[in-house]
Amino acid sequence: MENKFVNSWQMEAGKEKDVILSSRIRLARNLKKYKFPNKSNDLEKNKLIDMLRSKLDFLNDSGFEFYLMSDLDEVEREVLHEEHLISRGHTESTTTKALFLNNTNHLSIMINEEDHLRLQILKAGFEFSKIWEVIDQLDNQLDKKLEYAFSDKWGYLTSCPTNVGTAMRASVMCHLPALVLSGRIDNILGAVGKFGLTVRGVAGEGSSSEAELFQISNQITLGFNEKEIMEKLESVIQQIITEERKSREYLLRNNYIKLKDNVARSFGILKYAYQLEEAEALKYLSRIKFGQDTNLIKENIDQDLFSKLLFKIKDAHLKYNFGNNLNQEKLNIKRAEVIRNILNEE
Ligand SMILES: Nc1ncnc2c1ncn2[C@@H]1O[C@H](COP(=O)(O)OP(=O)(O)OP(=O)(O)O)[C@@H](O)[C@H]1O
Repeated sequence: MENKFVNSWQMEAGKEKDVILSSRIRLARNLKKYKFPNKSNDLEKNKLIDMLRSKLDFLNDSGFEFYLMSDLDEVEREVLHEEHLISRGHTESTTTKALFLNNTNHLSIMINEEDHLRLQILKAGFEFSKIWEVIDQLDNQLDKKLEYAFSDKWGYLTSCPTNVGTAMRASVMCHLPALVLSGRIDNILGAVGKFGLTVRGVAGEGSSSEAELFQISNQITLGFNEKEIMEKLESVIQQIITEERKSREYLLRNNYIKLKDNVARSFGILKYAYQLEEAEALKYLSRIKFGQDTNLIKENIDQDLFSKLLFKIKDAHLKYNFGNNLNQEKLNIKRAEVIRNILNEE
């Protein structure tokens, strides 16, 4: 069954993809004359949705589909979340939330999340300038149709004061297995705060890391413009890429057999296991990606295996593809089967 919510953005090519899985920019926008979502009631929120749906109908001609979150079933909402196209919060209290989604350009606009509008764009690899152009253009189109809450002194006004100013979060999802294995990760990531950046888990604020993936984004939104914030982020990320690659070389020189053993065992487990929990599968897939990026794996495995399976083996994707009624045990069995089938095809 084709899943219209499966975007596949992570499978595309992108710069520095051995370390930077993806780049994201999101802009928070609110409207003058409407109470902010943390102050408005359900009726007011729904009126805002109706107004936006009609004022922004031109989006339908540029590849966007409109969805009321309450019209989607739980699995569809979870799939969107697993694809990083909507936040966890947007899967909940769905009667007051809506979404514009453009699968081709990997753009989404969440309505009534923390702010009236949250525009976001995703792209595989390390690619801020490209995605900034696209989201900036979308923002300008919306600005022409709507009256944004904007102060000459403070910039864009947002529900949470930490976003006031540019109201932009630019982030990368980094794959840092060598920094984890060499024990340098806490030092390196601990230092990013000094540059006005923050480290988050895979599913955003409050989540933990999985598959040795870490999200790094700007903490500061005030006092700098968008380009300056992205330049700062890019220069720190460039250094993290260099450190990760140095650690890879160091580990290969000094711990070759141990690493090869670790990667080969991960491959063996994924190739032959009959039951896999999500976290376990992601951990081994991460090691296979590491093995491929460092040429430790000689087997002929699809170079994009990690990107291809990263979302596909998650619970909601499995339920969407193989049946809503799968319980946890059956999900674990299905997950192992999906991976086994791919690895044994090679
Ligand atoms: N570079 C990235 N690649 C893929 N997904 C990302 C990336 N950065 C963030 N995400 C996803 O975006 C979602 C929201 O992340 P997060 O909570 O950090 O930001 P936010 O909601 O925009 O910010 P705020 O805390 O200011 O409301 C999460 O699901 C997270 O996984």
